[in-house]
Amino acid sequence: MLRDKGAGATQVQPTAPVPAHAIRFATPVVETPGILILGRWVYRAVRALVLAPFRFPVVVSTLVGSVPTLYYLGWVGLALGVALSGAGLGAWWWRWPLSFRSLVVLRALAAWRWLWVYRRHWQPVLVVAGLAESYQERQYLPQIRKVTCTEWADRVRVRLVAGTSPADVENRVVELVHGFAAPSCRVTVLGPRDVVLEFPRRDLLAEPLDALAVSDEVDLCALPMGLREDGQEWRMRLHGTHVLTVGVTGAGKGSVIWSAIRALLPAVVDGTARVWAIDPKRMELSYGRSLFARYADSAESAVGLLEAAVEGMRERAARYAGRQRTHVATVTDPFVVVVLDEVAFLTAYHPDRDIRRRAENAIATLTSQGRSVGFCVLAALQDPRKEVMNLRNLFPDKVALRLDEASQVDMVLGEDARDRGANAHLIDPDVPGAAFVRLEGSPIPVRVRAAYVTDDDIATMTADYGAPGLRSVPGAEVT
Ligand SMILES: Nc1ncnc2c1ncn2[C@@H]1O[C@H](COP(=O)(O)OP(=O)(O)OP(=O)(O)O)[C@@H](O)[C@H]1O
Repeated sequence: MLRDKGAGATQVQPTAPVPAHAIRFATPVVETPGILILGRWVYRAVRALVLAPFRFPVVVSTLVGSVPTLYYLGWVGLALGVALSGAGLGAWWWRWPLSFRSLVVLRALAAWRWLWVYRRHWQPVLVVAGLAESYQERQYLPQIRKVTCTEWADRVRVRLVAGTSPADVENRVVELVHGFAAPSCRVTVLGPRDVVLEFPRRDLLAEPLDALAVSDEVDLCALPMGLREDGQEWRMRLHGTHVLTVGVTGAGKGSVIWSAIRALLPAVVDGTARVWAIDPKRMELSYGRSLFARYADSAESAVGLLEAAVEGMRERAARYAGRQRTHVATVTDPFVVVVLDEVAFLTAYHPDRDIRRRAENAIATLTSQGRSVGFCVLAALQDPRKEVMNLRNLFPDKVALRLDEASQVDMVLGEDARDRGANAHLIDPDVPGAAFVRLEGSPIPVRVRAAYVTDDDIATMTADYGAPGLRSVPGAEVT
């Protein structure tokens, strides 16, 4: 079956000797007649010629146009034709740069990358990576079907060898990343034996991002947080959801929390949003204390704050019952974000059992009932294991910063996240703030990097938007 071209495998010559056996049963060697080999070469050449105009339309049409030009008009005519074509391409680029980029530049780049990177290195990289399959002493490789380029990545569509599964490729992404000198690799399954390997050409997230400018227009469903790996802005929803940010110490949880608070500031000042902060470490949030309507840094006050949020949520739910099904942020009913740094301090590490129980109850109630009445919990956590945080499934949205172990990726982002390329455990420690998230409406995790809000930025934020602004808002209380 594997000899059949339709099986989708490229056959390669064995490169290593077969290990010795005591008794070896070998299939008899039958010499192929020369005429058959010749026939096959001719067939391949004819097929390549017939398919060439479809596979390389620009190259073929250029060649086909050049030959009669050279024949009838000579070298001067050909040079004139080349100059005119160049001018036409220049005019296209000048007048319609976007279509020129997608139809000419990216296609030419894809052809070059196919030839120079993937076609050239495919066999050695895949064999060494362990993706070559052996059958009857022959090796078979997954086959490149097509290479396309987007602005930021190469997408290599691959037909797998019959009998293998996408998981075999997913387990070798590290080898592929190094083999093709790419910053990362994501595997997307399109269908049976049909997968796409996405290799970014350069890492747009390698450099730290300065804190983003504060926009007067606050969209609570799309707060600007940083950059996505495809170069677009990373926006995060807070209204109507709860967000759990998980990462080892130093992974950059603070930058996610502060980027969200920063994006909310105009709404905080006009009174349509409030931030209630719980800061058990007294290091992360205390610096911007005057931005918060409520602040707690001890276990007792933190639980009190959470229970007050539950109370506020219930009061709102009782008022809305039978009258209103969704929350609209107003000065009388502001959107409340409960920022909870190191949530495990309250739910797992605190020695007082009663504190742990009360905190867990309050967080569970807020996360299960709060979103439709305008309460959101934005929590940070270092260790996502169930023993530490058994409420993580109550957070619909999660941000996976650098994690300790591969198994934690699926705990945070959901079952198939690692299979889909969310290698949060492989995030470089020198790139804090980098994370994987699932964007709304897409099952594929996306790599992002949060903007870094420095201490100076926080000082400026408190000076510009701090307590005086809050005090002008009815009901704001700085404790
Ligand atoms: N988005 C970012 N871009 C660049 N550097 C960052 C970013 N986020 C954090 N850093 C750097 O990493 C350091 C650690 O970040 P941060 O304190 O936010 O980590 P953390 O996950 O909150 O750690 P911990 O749990 O120990 O508080 C910061 O002092 C800063 O130098």
